[in-house]
Amino acid sequence: MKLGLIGGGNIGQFLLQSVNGKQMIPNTTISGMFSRNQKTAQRLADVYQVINHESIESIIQSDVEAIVEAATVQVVEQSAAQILASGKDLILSSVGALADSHFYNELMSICQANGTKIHLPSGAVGGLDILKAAKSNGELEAVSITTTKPPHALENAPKDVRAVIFEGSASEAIKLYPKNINVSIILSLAGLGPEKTNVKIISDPDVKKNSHAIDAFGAFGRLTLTIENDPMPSNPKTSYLAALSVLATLKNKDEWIRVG
Ligand SMILES: NC(=O)C1=CN([C@@H]2O[C@H](COP(=O)(O)OP(=O)(O)OC[C@H]3O[C@@H](n4cnc5c(N)ncnc54)[C@H](O)[C@@H]3O)[C@@H](O)[C@H]2O)C=CC1
Ligand SMILES: O=C([O-])CC(=O)C(=O)O
Repeated sequence: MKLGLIGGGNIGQFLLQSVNGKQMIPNTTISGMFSRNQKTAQRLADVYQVINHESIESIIQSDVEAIVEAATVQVVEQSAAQILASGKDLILSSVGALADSHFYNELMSICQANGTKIHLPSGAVGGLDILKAAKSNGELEAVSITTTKPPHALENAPKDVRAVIFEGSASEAIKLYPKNINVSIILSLAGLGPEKTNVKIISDPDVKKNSHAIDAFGAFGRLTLTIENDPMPSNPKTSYLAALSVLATLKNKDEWIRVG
């Protein structure tokens, strides 16, 4: 399968290295890419033998079957509809774009009309299987996430003191921190939705890892899950697990036997 890639940052470079460099997915290559910084994109395209496109429209017109987004929430807002309408599936890293229910429903209608699919990797968290099962008959009651990161991995965080920099709904959190709290939206989509998922973001100068503590309860019982993620060396905002989860989604995209 030929894939297109949008974004040549952390996750994008990890995918180029894994899929093209190490050939980790049989019969699959990233054959075209587009990124905002054309100089970096051309360098990556040369290293990994990928066509460097000068626009998203140009990738859409190419022969790739699916497009992996590893850019920004804004890129998803601007281009997802066009990609899906062109008959290509979409794998999203910036899942925060789907917090807006109107946009979510619009994309779903486009998928239905064109036979296309959106794949949402679990990103830097887990437990989505539990939330989905717990809400399957409407008996999931509450979901919350507390994210703790070092100040340099957050926007506008105090440098020297531990501080709660946000407390509120996932829907508000992603508007204020679109590069930091996509995890709250994937949890929302698996569970109770962005308005009813509670988020706390803590900036802590004494931590080195990005941790996410998830708490949920309902008729099933109680879920408490804490993950301590190693950050990506080139972008501390992003956890390594987020990149791994996109790779796993690509590996499992058309699996015959599905786990979870
Ligand atoms: N779902 C999850 O759990 C997680 C999601 N993310 C999200 O995944 C996305 C990618 O993350 P990283 O690779 O770490 O980010 P990054 O900042 O390292 O790379 C982003 C890339 O997108 C490119 N870009 C920016 N604007 C663009 C535009 N308008 N058109 C084309 N390319 C553009 C940049 O030049 C850069 O190459 C981000 O939105 C991030 O917030 C990150 C971590 C966890
Ligand atoms: O990578 C992480 O730990 C979480 C993150 O940045 C996001 O959800 O946007």
